[in-house]
Amino acid sequence: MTIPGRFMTNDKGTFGEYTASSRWPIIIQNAIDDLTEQQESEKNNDNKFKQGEVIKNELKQFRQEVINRVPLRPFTEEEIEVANVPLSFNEYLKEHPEVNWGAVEWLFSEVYLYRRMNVLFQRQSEWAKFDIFNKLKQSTFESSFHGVVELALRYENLLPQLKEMEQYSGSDGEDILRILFKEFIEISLWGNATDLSLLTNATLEEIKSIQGAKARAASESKIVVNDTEKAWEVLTKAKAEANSTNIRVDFVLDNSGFELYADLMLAAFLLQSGLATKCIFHAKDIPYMVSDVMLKDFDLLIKDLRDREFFPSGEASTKESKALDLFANELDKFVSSGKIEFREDSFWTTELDYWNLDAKEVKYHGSTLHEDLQASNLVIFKGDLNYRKLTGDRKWPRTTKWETAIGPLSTNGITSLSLRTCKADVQVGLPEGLDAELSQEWEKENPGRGSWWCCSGKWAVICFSSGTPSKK
Ligand SMILES: O=P(O)(O)OC[C@@]1(O)O[C@H](CO)[C@@H](O)[C@@H]1O
Ligand SMILES: [Mg+2]
Ligand SMILES: [Mn+2]
Repeated sequence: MTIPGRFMTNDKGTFGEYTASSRWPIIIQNAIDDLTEQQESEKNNDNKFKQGEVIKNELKQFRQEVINRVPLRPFTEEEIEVANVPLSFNEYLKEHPEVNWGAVEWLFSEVYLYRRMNVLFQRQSEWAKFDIFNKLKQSTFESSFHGVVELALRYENLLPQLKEMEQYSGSDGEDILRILFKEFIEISLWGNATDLSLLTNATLEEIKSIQGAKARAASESKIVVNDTEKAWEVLTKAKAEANSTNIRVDFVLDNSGFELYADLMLAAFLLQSGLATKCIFHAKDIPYMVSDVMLKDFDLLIKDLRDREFFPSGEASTKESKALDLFANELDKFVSSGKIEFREDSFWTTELDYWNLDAKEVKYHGSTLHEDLQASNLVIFKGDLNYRKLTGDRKWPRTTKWETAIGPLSTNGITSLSLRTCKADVQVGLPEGLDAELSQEWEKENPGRGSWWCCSGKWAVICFSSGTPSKK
């Protein structure tokens, strides 16, 4: 099959065109507003205030460039030097000198946009390490208080149940573990705690019950490709193999706040149930895509869990406060014992798609990461942007097979699982007829936008690759 081109910002009627023309100016304006607010809160620092004014004017100018659809310019030597900008961006622009904001690959231009914004802050000594999206990340996490407490209580309730599991005869215990695995996968997938049986103090029997199954069927109905079972088999097989001392699960992260919290819950469940012995989290090295996780966001999350102002769970003695403290302590223990590890790498914030997670990419850490991820039993890629990079954000027919769309990743030794809420035009792996069916459904409420059902965040896909050539 010929490899199709990537989605462009001038593809008429696409979500990418809409994002470039209307959402990016808003994102930059929000950054200007948050910068102004930050300046107000530090008015006494005159030097910082002045530097903030410089950044603000440059952001306003940059926003105008995007609106006016000027050509995308290469980074200057000074910018590359000061902000440690990977040379991949300028190499791309050398090969595509004609691109402007109104006619450029969506993936490149979106990643380039966040890099351009970051350079403006890195060039000012008082703002070099400032995360312009921090306020938004924190306020969003703060507003998810009830879901955070619900999951903490559920986790506390689950611990003795996992211990009790040992007494269940083989298959019975495994059945319950499999159900819990699927529920934690779904909580991580959706980045919220909608799953019913986990929200009540369900006993293991109730989870196994028909009612629990009905609740799960409802939440699973929006997952249009579901390879969870294949990931379950990989981990239970590793767990069963007596000599498998290490079972490593990697998370290529998406958003901070509740999504990261849900990812940590999934990791804690895997570690407590023996389905993993080590979880490695891959974070971004600069502020990126507004809400994506940086190393400091993990530290902030643990601090927030213990902060009674941030999460008003009452006195330390309330069951809610105790559950939040318990999970924060669990995370500290996992980190100090090396069971959870956090890393960052500049590869994740280059424009390179994940076909570059391969031995052939030797300039921007693609091959180093590829080498390291060989040692993982399962690499979980979270979210929509990671899915776009796995599939190259290309205009594949929507029935294209997963292993075709992810190119070298389907055979170069990385066992992967993409947990994606659908929020962009690229969509593959669908059975014949499903795209037409969902487009028709979406069209009813969104005339002329039927195909945007896969940009709405209302549906999701869970896609597995063994990373080895499929047996013919
Ligand atoms: O990776 P996430 O956080 O799931 O979603 C990120 C994202 O979907 O947001 C934009 C559309 O709203 C896209 O440009 C980008 O792919
Ligand atoms: Mg996401
Ligand atoms: Mn994201």
